[in-house]
Amino acid sequence: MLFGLMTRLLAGHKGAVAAIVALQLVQTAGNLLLPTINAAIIDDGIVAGNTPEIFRLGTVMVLIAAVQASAAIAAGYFGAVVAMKLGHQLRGEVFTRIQSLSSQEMAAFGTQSLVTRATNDTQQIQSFAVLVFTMLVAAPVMAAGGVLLAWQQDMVLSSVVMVIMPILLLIMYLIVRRLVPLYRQGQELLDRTGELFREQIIGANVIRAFVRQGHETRRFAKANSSLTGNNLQSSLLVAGMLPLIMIVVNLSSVAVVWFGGQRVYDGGMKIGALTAFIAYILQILLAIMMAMYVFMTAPRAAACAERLGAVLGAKPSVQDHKAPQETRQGSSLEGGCVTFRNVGFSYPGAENPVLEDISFTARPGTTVAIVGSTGSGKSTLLSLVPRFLDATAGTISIGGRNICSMPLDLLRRTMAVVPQLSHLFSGTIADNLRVAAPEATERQLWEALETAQAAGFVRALPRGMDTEVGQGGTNLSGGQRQRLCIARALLRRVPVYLFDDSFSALDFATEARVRDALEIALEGAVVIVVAERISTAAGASQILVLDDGRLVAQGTHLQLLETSATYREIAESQLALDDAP
Ligand SMILES: Nc1ncnc2c1ncn2[C@@H]1O[C@H](COP(=O)(O)OP(=O)(O)OP(=O)(O)O)[C@@H](O)[C@H]1O
Repeated sequence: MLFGLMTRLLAGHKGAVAAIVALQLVQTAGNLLLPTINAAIIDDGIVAGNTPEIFRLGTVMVLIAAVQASAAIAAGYFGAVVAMKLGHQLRGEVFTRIQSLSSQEMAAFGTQSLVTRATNDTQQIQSFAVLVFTMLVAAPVMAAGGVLLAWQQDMVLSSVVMVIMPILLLIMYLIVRRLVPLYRQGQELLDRTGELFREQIIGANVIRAFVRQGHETRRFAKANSSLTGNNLQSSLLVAGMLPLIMIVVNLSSVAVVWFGGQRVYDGGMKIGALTAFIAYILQILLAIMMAMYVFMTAPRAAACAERLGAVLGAKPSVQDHKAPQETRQGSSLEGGCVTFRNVGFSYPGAENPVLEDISFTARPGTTVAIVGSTGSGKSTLLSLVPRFLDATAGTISIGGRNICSMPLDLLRRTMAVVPQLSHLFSGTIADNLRVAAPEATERQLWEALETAQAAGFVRALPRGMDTEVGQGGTNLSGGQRQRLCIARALLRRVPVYLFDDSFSALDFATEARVRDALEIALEGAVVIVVAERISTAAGASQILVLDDGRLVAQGTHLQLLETSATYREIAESQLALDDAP
């Protein structure tokens, strides 16, 4: 997975990668040449008493060192640039994929896991790329070149290399094998800890209200300890590796000096060759350590690549039927009806459908209200219209056209949605309103606010429309947030408006004023409203009564009071509540 991901991401940077490889080869060749020249200075210059040769070879060494240093700096620079671009591209791809997922797939991954994958996991891949560019070509070339040149200096002494290489490779294999599952588990534990943080920050007041701080602290401590334990295990493995390698390196240096000294003493080897040999042994060991470092980091990057692969490979359940030439023709559906024909919906893996056999037509210039008990499927029904979810049975059409055959852009441009949870973004009130219509003038913004009965409180704010809204709109009341969301939707002049229980935080008088204003503002459009209160639904041209996912009755308020026991029950329970002292 990691290899596949890296090769795919690097496909667009072939030139830069080739330059990095070439520069690393130059750098490594310089490293390998220097000990041989150094040996020649000792044997042919110092031992032979030839001063001009010392100057000549010394100059060559300085030149090689300068080229080698320049190549190393350039390779490091290009490596960092390509790795950063790779991280940038990967984050962009993950972001785009997450945008295309429906709420079902997002729920399956979990919000926090998606955040960790898009940030921490991509960062791990980016860091791994830096390492690869710095070491992956240099290490094998240095090791292979070192072995060859050491062999060339003294064949007998090279047997030391043959003994230490397999030992080092075995140590590397044993450590990496243990690290892979530890790193994978580590990323999952990081998700879990992040999720707990998120829950406890968002639900801080609930935790305080129910005096659950002790319980939550223990819950967090448990997750924190698991993460620490996991990180400690992997860190200990990595930390333990270095002394192990140093033992092998020091023992092999001692063996080389011991046996090499004997060979120099016996006249089988020159003193310069022995110094070169020691330098090559150290280079071989350095190369192996570099490779080990890459292989130790690889398991974590592999675990991250697997997690990113799962996101990038996730098939959005809502597929877009792209037809670019159509995407700007949102108004072509103006005046069309929204029609449900035998529509059903089931969540994947659920035993029973949430909606079954729903048929109705919402005509332009009319309001359709959907009522029903909690969990009867009202929000699910509404989310089928903009295709936040796709119906699993039947068809939905707008203006006679099946919504599944329309490009999503075109479909969603035909409607404005006020969601059940009033979501606002960080930025000013004006910024939030312009989410719906970026080109809207100040006058249009105030008109929308007036209709949503929000102009009064916005005007009363010290900075008016330029007031900063905290993320999620936390510095506003529930009713204020809800009215801003209504105003936002009104800024779009579209044929279809969907309100998902969008008046629940308003008092009766404000709701009545909003409804009256909407009636004028949305004249001629199809309006579908999920209503918890009978008062919200009573004025609608058509009321749909849902019970356990089935459409059990439809008609006007007066008709339903006569014909539908379910509707009467809901109406009577609310009237009883309203009359209660
Ligand atoms: N992601 C999901 N996976 C599985 N089941 C779900 C999911 N979301 C909702 N449901 C189920 O679908 C049913 C209908 O939910 P829905 O939110 O449409 O009801 P509702 O009538 O709008 O309720 P309310 O009035 O409380 O908002 C519920 O029984 C709920 O448990």
